Amino acid sequence: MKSQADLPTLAVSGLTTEFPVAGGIVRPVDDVSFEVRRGQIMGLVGESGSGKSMTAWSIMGMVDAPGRISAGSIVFQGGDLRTLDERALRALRGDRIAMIFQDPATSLNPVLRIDTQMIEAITAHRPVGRRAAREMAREALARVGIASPEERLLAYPHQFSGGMRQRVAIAIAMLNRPDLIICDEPTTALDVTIQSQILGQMQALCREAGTALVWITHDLSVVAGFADTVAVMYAGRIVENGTVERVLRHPRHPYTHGLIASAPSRNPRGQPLPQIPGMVPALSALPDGCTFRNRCARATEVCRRVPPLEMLDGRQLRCFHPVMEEGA
Ligand SMILES: Nc1ncnc2c1ncn2[C@@H]1O[C@H](COP(=O)(O)OP(=O)(O)OP(=O)(O)O)[C@@H](O)[C@H]1O
Repeated sequence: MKSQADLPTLAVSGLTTEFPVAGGIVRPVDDVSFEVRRGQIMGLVGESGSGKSMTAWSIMGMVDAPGRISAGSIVFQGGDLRTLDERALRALRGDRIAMIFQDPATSLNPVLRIDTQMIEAITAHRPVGRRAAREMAREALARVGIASPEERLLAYPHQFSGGMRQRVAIAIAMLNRPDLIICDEPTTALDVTIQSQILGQMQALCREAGTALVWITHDLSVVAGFADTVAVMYAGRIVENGTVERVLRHPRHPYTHGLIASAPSRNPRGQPLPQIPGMVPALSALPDGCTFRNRCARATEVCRRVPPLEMLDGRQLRCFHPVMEEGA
């Protein structure tokens, strides 16, 4: 029998989220499965529109109607989040599960001072006095590189720059040493030095506190330097998933291969990737079968069927024609 310690912190299986659109439905998240374990960092990568954010919102139970999760399970520490009511979910969010959004305004209350928000976030979940909570808040701001944290605690969110607000949001997410943090491109607005400082902080938190981290990004260089595993997403589906070492050194999916060859960190967002012809198609205009097939030089008739996510060469892969050349 498996003990609690052997269980992944988060096991997502067959997750599918759909939205009604004129003439049918679209699935921004389509049969997505992955696991993240204690202390592990998973990078979730893909071009803009591939469904990374929607995967995060789905896990957090924050898909707005008329969107809905139509299939799958989201097992957090052994229990399926889909079976919890809104109240139970809310209790987990902000305590054992934290999310850092692309837009820090989503996480911060504009009418409350930073100290009020941080002290509340601490005292709501543990028996700590206000004075001790304030000291923890001050330390948390200092850890994300905010100068004069004592003074900054007295400020309101609008008195910070966008990048500073993002750092405050990250500090708040880390306050209660949660079991799971999902970050949606939180550092793209920050300069490179601050970004690597924050990445280092988050990595240390994961290792020390056993926090599992899902890091959503379009930047493969961040994943390469910082994550343990990487799941590559394309048009709602995970196409390749394994250790950073295997997937980034020896990509087997033609999409991963193209993504690495075109070094997206050097390309502006939303621009076509030089190594991959075309752009991610609109969800309402996806080809049937493998959704990458009309951009893929290796596609054949068989790709009109949906490739299953199967183990190949030590990683999960969804492709009928993997790139197998060594050193590729
Ligand atoms: N309310 C909605 N109705 C229909 N489709 C939607 C809705 N919200 C999002 N989508 C679609 O879901 C897809 C996935 O979007 P998502 O924001 O998850 O992608 P992403 O990979 O996070 O991109 P980015 O890096 O730009 O944030 C997009 O094609 C988007 O148009």
